[in-house]
Amino acid sequence: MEHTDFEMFAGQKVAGKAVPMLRVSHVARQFGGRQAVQDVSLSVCPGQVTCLLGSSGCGKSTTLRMIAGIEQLDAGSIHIDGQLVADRNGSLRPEKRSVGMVFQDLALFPHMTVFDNIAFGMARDQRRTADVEQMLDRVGLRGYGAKYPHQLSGGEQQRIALARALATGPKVMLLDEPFSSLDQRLRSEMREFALDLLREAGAAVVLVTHDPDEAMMMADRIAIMDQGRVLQQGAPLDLYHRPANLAVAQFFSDLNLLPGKVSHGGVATGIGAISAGPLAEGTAVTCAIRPEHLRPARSTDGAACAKVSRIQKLGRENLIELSLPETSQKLRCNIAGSCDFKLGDRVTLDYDPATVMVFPA
Ligand SMILES: Nc1ncnc2c1ncn2[C@@H]1O[C@H](COP(=O)(O)OP(=O)(O)OP(=O)(O)O)[C@@H](O)[C@H]1O
Repeated sequence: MEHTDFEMFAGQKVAGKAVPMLRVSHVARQFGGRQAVQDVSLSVCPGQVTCLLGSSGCGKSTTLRMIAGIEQLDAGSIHIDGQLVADRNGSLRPEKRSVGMVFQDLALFPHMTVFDNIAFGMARDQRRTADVEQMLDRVGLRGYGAKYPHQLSGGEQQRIALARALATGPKVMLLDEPFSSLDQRLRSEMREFALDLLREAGAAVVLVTHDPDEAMMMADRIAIMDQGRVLQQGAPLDLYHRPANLAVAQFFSDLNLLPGKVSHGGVATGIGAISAGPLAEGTAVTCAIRPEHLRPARSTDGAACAKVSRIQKLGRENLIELSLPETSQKLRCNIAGSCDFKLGDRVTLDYDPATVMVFPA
């Protein structure tokens, strides 16, 4: 494909409002007649992190590659800092977009020293020792310049990859599953480290992940993708508490699902009547409640509604499985801290009605 430079469009500043550094509008991409990305739109402000969250093959990396300039667009447009950098007619070269990238395999050059790896992305006339040293300082690896990548731990290589991507002062940073090869402890340490570094750098960040915990921890906004489309996007807690549909709700945790039908404004379920909100009379629905929102208590007066059928004590939390007598349906509860339930205990169930989500079936 032919690469063309687009003319600059002045980014309009709106008084008192953050202006997006990255604007992705209705982009689409297909491969061999199969739509990999359809009608995806995102806006990311400087210093903000947006996570593309979704299962394998849903189009996250393709979206990221289109922003990077290494994948063509079939439709839509991408603007960085007010400048049109790609649409279906052309695409500005990756190195001219002010974009930094960190991928899962990090792609450090094994035959180059740490110093040269960091300096590689910088324009020749900007390759000053002091600037590279400063980047090493920023990622906590002062004095590592003469080492080679194979002499570094996984976490140190990760820091160098971040330093290399940030060395050119990019307006947009793209990260594709950058922490997935690290063990769990190092992963959470690196997430915090990267978040502080990226916020300090002030770039607009797009992070691809299939890990909901990572998205919840790192994102200012999450866009949940499925089959090439964005199902819903918003602040992490909004998506968690107010998912638009069952598919979005299921991304964040296991759910206890209770089928029913709206009758007199409510739904009769094995755990009691649940308000149907605005759903019409007769609508078939699925009521969903997260395991951490169910609160079982040992029944003292025989008014039990469930029986403890399995207990797994994991230290920090306990997974309790309950069996509903009438339907034999199983429900899962997560209980933090200590827990003195025994198998066969008869329990009552309490929950905040606001935590029950009701979706048309
Ligand atoms: N260059 C390509 N040629 C053909 N098909 C492709 C190409 N790149 C991606 N695809 C297909 O497009 C779809 C989306 O792929 P993509 O890599 O964007 O998904 P993803 O959500 O990032 O997945 P993962 O989490 O596994 O990396 C998949 O079905 C994939 O097989």
